[in-house]
Amino acid sequence: MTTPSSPYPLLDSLAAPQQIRHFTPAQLEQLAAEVRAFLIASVSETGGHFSSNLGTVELTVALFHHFDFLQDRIVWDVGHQSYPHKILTGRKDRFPTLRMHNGLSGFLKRDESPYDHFGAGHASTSISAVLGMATARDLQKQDHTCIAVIGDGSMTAGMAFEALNQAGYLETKNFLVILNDNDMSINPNVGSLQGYLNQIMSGQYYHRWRDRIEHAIKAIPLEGLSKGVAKAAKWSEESFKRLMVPGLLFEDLGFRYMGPVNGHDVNATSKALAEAKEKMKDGPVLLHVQTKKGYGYEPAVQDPLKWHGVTAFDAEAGEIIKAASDPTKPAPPSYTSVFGKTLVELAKTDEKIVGITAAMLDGTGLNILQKAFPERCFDVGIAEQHAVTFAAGLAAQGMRPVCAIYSTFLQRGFDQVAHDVCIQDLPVTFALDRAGIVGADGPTHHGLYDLAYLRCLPNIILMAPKDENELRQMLMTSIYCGHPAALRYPRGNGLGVPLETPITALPIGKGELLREGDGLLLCAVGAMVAPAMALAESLQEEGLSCAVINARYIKPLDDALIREWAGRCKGLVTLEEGCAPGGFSSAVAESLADAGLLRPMLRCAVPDHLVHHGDPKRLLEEEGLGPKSLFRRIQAFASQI
Ligand SMILES: Cc1ncc(C[n+]2csc(CCOP(=O)(O)OP(=O)(O)O)c2C)c(N)n1
Ligand SMILES: CC(=O)[C@@H](O)[C@H](O)COP(=O)(O)O
Ligand SMILES: [Mg+2]
Repeated sequence: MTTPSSPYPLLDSLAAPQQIRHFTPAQLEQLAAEVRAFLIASVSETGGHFSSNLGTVELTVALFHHFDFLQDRIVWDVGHQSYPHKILTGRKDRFPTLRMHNGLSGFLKRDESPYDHFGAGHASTSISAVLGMATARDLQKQDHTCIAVIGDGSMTAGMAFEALNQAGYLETKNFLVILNDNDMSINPNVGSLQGYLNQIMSGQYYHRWRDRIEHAIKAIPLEGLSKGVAKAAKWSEESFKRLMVPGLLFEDLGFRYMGPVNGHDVNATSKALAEAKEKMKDGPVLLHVQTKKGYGYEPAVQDPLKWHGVTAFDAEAGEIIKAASDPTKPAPPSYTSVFGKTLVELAKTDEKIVGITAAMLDGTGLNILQKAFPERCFDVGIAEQHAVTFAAGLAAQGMRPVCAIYSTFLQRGFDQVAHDVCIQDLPVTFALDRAGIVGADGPTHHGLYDLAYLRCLPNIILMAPKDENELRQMLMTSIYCGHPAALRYPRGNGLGVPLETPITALPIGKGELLREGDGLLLCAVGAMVAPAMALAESLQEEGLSCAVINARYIKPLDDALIREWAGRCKGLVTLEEGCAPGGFSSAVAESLADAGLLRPMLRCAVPDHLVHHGDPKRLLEEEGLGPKSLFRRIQAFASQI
């Protein structure tokens, strides 16, 4: 419905995205301007991914001008730049709920809209998924178009090239890959591919001549020429092509390369899509679109890293609104920053220590190492698998690599952890940030599975610190234990405990008894240790005496300590911020079962189901892991045994 006072008259009058197919060039421009204005106003209220979305406004509008995505298929890689797609597909009014409990997801979701053909959150899956869709289409004799939109950062992953490799070979028709090149990942993009793309960007002059020269070369009659002259002519054809044709890398992989096109000129982009539509009738096309992260909002253009993902902000002033804090009590440091600073501290006295990140330099805190020791800090791009095996190679030659990867993203490198690191017992440290429930990013990003998927591997030492001081000790322990080791810690701030210097290593496989008691044993790990101590205090007030163990190690588990105190108590409660199947509680149950000491047991962990997006505290309560629900559950358990 059009409201006369609406700042978005055209957008508000849109009953269905199919109407955009009939828009005039002026209307396309107006629609893009309104989508951008809405995006800024709305994300400034809710927070969310921001700079990437400002970069895809015109591209999205142009795509809807040419395609009907109820028939045609589109996958936005990662999905963090898909807000314009959501706005144009009937979800504008739900934006005030973005990334909130029961609200709109920050990524694409198949159950959120018929326009979301494939869910994501992790990078570099789009080309594979869309190639699968195009192949299904061909096998089912359908004729719609299949499109993957992938950023230059996401294009650095091996998986993207695995898909290009197959698509070029299959010569899949009506299959379009749009490379959305803004010369940025979250941090500046890295690697020789980015250098190559930049060369293409600067080669526009040659590109104008491309078709003419190609045509002229093709006109050279090779038939009547002697063998030597024909060979020379062929050679010069190739050389000319290499000189003149941008995107030859993609052409050599079997794609028709088109571009680069200015992705902020909606009508130029629309024209390029019209051409691509024709060309993809003969085989796969890659359209290279040049965009700017943050386009249309100057503070984000100036600092796209800061504005990649934001909390609410003052749109006028260009200032991100900070959460209110108590000026007399400074906020504790984040686990991430304690990790980054500790690594530098250790690296100062040991030049064999190196850090590796897969495109999450600031997110993991490795930016601190990069500033201090740039030659010992490696950003390998969105390439977790490679990061792990690269670390294994370093370790095999006597270095002490620390792979800093979010818990959820290490899933991508599972075989490399198993095959390249653990089976060879190589001393690689995995620093797994964002372990547990992360909040607004939702199911693709919660770090819930690491304990289960790492615990089964041979040789690995697996630990979780109860606070930021223990993180320092565990980092040192990992680096010098001589085996593969992983420590996992949560998103956000530590507890504000004092940081001991010098850092000391911990004895391997030893937990600590924090409190004695004979009613229940609360056996906790990582972020659940502090809540377990608080619970023991409250339960004591109710007359229930609880012993508390900080397990520290998930592997090797401190069997002796746990068995002893389980035996002294009437029942046992395990507490972890991870999935119940196969996690810490399974390790404890196995240990007790192996010794024939199984006790009545309450496993407080995330049950075997999806945890959606929203406020982490509320999600924890819903999963039975918040203080209120834990108190109730443990009381009920105690009353039954
Ligand atoms: C497997 C995986 N690793 C890391 C990330 C974190 N991540 C999300 S977006 C992003 C940058 C993507 O860059 P690009 O594809 O160029 O998109 P842009 O942000 O520039 O729009 C990264 C590293 C992820 N989502 N998935
Ligand atoms: C889309 C993506 O994967 C990242 O942008 C992620 O949202 C970052 O999460 P943090 O805010 O926890 O670093
Ligand atoms: Mg990019």
